[in-house]
Amino acid sequence: MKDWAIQISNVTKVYKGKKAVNDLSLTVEKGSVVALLGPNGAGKTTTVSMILGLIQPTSGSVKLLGGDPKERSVRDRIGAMLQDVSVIENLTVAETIDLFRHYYKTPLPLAQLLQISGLTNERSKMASALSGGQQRRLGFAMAAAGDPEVLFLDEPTVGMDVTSRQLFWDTVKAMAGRGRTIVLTTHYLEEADQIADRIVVINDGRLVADGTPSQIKATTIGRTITFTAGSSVTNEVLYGISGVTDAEWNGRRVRLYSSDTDRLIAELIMRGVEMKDIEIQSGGLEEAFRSLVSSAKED
Ligand SMILES: Nc1ncnc2c1ncn2[C@@H]1O[C@H](COP(=O)(O)OP(=O)(O)OP(=O)(O)O)[C@@H](O)[C@H]1O
Repeated sequence: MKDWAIQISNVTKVYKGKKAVNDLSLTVEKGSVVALLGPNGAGKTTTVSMILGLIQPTSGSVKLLGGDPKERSVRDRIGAMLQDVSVIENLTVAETIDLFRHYYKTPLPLAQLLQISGLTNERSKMASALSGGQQRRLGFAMAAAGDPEVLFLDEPTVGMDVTSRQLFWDTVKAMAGRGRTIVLTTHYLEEADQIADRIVVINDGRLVADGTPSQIKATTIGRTITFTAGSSVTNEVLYGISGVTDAEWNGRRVRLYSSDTDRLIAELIMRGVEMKDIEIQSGGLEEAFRSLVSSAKED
């Protein structure tokens, strides 16, 4: 039997008659790094808040580490970095982290928490005097204080500069390497691709795709072949070729869309389609994500 960190089944959350999360079922195996990916308002934060027991689902069930997320025995084993980090007035960075360390039985050492959050030089600063990005990093140190088995990161890198981001992801990867389960939310497929071993795409409160980053990319990245068409090439000819999903003309220059450009190019050559100056492009990740989310909307 698999060892589950998270099991949610048929979870729905209704706010003022609107479904923020709509019949979502999801299981997360211990030790995996899962990215919940989706646009603004997709339902990612609501999902995480339900898993954490911070809000109650309208219907459906949630299990965290096999138990009720509100139980102390479960809470002791999890850490969460939520979107709004609220700092306690009149405490320094080190004092704030220490306060959180004392909550747990086997906390990480203070020096290590300062180091992994990149706040060693800020340790004596008032927490309320930190910049937005630094406060996010403090939020991370607070979430990691108890060396949690499951770590939730809700849009963790917002406001972080490139260097902080890199340190942050390196730290998260190291935690994952020690068998920790990581659940993060992001708007960016690229970010999810770099860090996660599984991507769950959520849109309009529903799960629209679930797989490894390469599976998600393979099914969503649109590829195109562009060439200058000879006079015998018409729209009818092109649409008659299997694998062509769309053809866009610009003078005699034509762009063909296909999920398998390797096969299509072979087919075009085999059929003797007159082509000059051939280019093959693969769409970017963000473009792929947009198409995934918009096609889910059309459905
Ligand atoms: N407390 C609330 N009361 C009413 N509606 C809410 C509440 N919280 C969330 N919603 C609505 O539920 C939907 C999902 O919101 P949620 O914050 O979960 O999305 P998200 O994917 O986390 O978005 P973002 O990326 O912007 O954080 C949105 O339409 C939002 O307006």
